[in-house]
Amino acid sequence: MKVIVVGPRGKMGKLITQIASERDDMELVAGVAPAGRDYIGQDLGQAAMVGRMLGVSVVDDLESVIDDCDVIIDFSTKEMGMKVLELAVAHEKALVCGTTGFSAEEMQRFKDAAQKIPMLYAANTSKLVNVMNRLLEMVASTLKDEIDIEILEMHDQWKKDAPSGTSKEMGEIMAHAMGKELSEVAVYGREGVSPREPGTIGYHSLRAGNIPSSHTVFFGGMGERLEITHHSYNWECFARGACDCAVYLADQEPGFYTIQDVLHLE
Ligand SMILES: NC(=O)C1=CN([C@@H]2O[C@H](COP(=O)(O)OP(=O)(O)OC[C@H]3O[C@@H](n4cnc5c(N)ncnc54)[C@H](OP(=O)(O)O)[C@@H]3O)[C@@H](O)[C@H]2O)C=CC1
Ligand SMILES: O=C(O)C1=N[C@H](C(=O)O)C[C@H](O)C1
Repeated sequence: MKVIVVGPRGKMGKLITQIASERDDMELVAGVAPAGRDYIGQDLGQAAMVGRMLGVSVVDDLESVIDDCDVIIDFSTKEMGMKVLELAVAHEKALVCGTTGFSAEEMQRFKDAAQKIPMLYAANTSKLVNVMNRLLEMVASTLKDEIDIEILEMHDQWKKDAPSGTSKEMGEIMAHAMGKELSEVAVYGREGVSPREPGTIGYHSLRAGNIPSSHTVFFGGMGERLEITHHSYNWECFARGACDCAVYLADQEPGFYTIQDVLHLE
C-alpha cells in the first residue's frame, strides 16, 4: 500500500513516517510540506528523522506526486486539509484525515467526498480513546439527565484548536446517547455561568508545556463522582492508529469510514 504523508516534519507526521517505514504493509512514496521550507527536496527519512534514507523526497506540491499513491495521510492544518481533500477527490485517492478544528460545514465536505473516495476521518486515532468513547456512551445512555457531565482536556501550548477534536467527538457521542444534539447542550467554560444548568455538557481546555493529550470526563452524581480519563505520554498511540487506518482504507470502496470501523467497535 503506497502512502503519502502530509506534514512529515510535524509532531504527528514525523511519527507516522517513522512507523510506516517499519511496516511491511506500507510503502512511503513522498512527503508533502509547505512551500519555502528548507527541507523541501530532502529525503523523507532525513526530514522526518527516521534515522535512515527512504529513497523518496519531500515535495511542496501534492499534485506532482498524488498519482503515485494509494492512500494519503494528512495530519497538518485545517487549511491544508481542505486542499488535500480537493486533490484526493480529483485524483480518486483514499484519504485518512486526523487534523482537527474543522467547522461543521468543512466536516460536511469530508462526508460529501465519501461518495467518490474511501474517506476516513478520526479526531483521535488512539485505540484506548475509542474504547473510552464506548464507556462514555454507556454511562450517558444509562444515566441521562441524572448526572452532570464535564469534560476537561489538556494539550501542549502549541495546539491550534480548542476545545480538542476528541472532546467534541466525546460530547457528541454522549449527547446522542441522551437523545440530544451537542449544540443544544454544550457550554464552553463555566466562568460566569453558575449555578449549573441541568442537562448540559461543560467544556474546559487547558494548554501548558508539552502535554501530548489528556481527556477526563467527570460524571457528577449526588454523593458520588465517576471520572474516566485517558492520558497519552507522547503522540505514538495516535500515529500507530493512523497507520492502521491507512492500511484498512486501502482495501475499501468509496464511503465514509471512522476508526470504529477499523477497530470493529461498532
Ligand atoms: N487524530 C488524532 O489522533 C490526532 C490529531 N492531531 C491533529 O493533527 C494536526 C497536526 O498536529 P501536530 O502534528 O501536533 O501539528 P504540528 O504543528 O506539529 O504539525 C503540522 C505539520 O503540518 C505541516 N503543514 C502546515 N501547512 C502545510 C501545508 N500547506 N502543506 C503541507 N504541510 C503543511 C507543518 O509543516 P512545518 O513543520 O514545515 O511548519 C507541520 O509539519 C492538528 O490538527 C492536531 O489536532 C494531532 C494528534 C493526534
Ligand atoms: O493536537 C494534539 O496533540 C491532539 N489532537 C487531537 C484532538 O484535537 O483531539 C487528538 C489528541 O488529543 C492529540
